Amino acid sequence: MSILIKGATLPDGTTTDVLVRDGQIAEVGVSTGSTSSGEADQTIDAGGLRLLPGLVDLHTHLREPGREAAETVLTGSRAAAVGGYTAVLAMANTNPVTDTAEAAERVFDLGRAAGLVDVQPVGAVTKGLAGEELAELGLMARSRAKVRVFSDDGKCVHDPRVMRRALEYVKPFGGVVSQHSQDPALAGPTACCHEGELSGRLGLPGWPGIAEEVIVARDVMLARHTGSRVHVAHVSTAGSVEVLRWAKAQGIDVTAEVTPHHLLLTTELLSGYDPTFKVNPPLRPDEDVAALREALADGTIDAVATDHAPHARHDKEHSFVDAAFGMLGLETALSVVTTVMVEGGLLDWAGVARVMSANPARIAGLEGHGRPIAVGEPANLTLVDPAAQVVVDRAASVSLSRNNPWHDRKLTGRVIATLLRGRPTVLEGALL
Ligand SMILES: NC(=O)N[C@@H](CC(=O)O)C(=O)O
Ligand SMILES: [Zn+2]
Ligand SMILES: [Zn+2]
Repeated sequence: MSILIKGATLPDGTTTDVLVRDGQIAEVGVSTGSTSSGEADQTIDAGGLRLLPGLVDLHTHLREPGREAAETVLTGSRAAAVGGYTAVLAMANTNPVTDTAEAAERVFDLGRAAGLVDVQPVGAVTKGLAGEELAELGLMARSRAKVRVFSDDGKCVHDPRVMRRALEYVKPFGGVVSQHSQDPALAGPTACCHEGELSGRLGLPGWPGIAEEVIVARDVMLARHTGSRVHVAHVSTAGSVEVLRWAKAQGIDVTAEVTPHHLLLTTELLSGYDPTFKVNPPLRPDEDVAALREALADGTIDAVATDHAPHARHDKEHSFVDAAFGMLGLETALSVVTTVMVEGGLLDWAGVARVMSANPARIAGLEGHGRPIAVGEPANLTLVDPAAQVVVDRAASVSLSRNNPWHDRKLTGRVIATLLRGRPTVLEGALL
């Protein structure tokens, strides 16, 4: 099977034809109207569109097993494909937790059966996410699922001794610990929004940026001490950015991600007490948002990761204090990044390819993803209309959940097509 992508603009700005055959990129720069186009089984007119390497999400919650009313591997894979993703890292906080080789292989197999994106399981750092005993890190790494990213996400690996051991353990096989940085003692058990002037006014228990920053600071020192690799999940404060900038300048092996929502949404949205905007870490004030954008632009933050966190109505439709933390993100991430970073003049398209594909693939050690658009590479590709204006409609989502903070928002940029190893999963913006 062959597809000719005609007249696409690559991340570097070159406009060319790209011929995809048997799952690979067969030709780049095929001259328009050449015989190759006649030979292709299918042609996609990509005039005015950007062709990117398939997007890679370092942080997705797929909810299967355990909370299939919120999302399954199949429905989450659909949302990922629509969002332009060809690979997603599935977080371990399912029920049961992904803390064994068997559990990791099960998620991996469900992903392959769905066949829309490569679902790469994240392994838990500790058994049952309890923060005490290390999970079967080595067995998960050696399993068919080849787990490389480990995280207790949803919970912080709080005990420094456990964190140190985990870092030492994953080092020999090139693993990485993705940390949900939140000191439980500083955040407090009831905190549900950013601690600041607004939390006081709304009467909501807040949690301060420092609860994140002390863990980021501790972990970069543990990374230095162990010579191992730490990844900071969903960075949300200017203080964390400062620590990361310092750590990178020292040559410490640390990487970091920011979510689309922390790049655009702020605390002000909580004034209506709508639990759709309740998320962990919480939405922060303008100053933090500005620091996160700048850090993503200058490389202090390596990647955009969605933290797609679907929740069923019975978990989300409660009073603000009682509702579950988390919001959808897979289907809208590219549009948010286009709006904030490209329209905002902070990143060009080569930059978008870097933070949404190349860097996340490298951090996760994923082969065949995040590669340059070049002959011989696997044809994991995303075609984007950079000028499309979209109004997000939560009813149109292919996710099982409706906790969509982008509902009714006008954004720029839209995914037109996604190809997984040369096979379209999305065409003309719709799932195949
Ligand atoms: N982000 C969230 O608010 N919630 C996540 C957990 C997490 O990422 O910490 C979830 O699993 O629902
Ligand atoms: Zn988290
Ligand atoms: Zn998460």
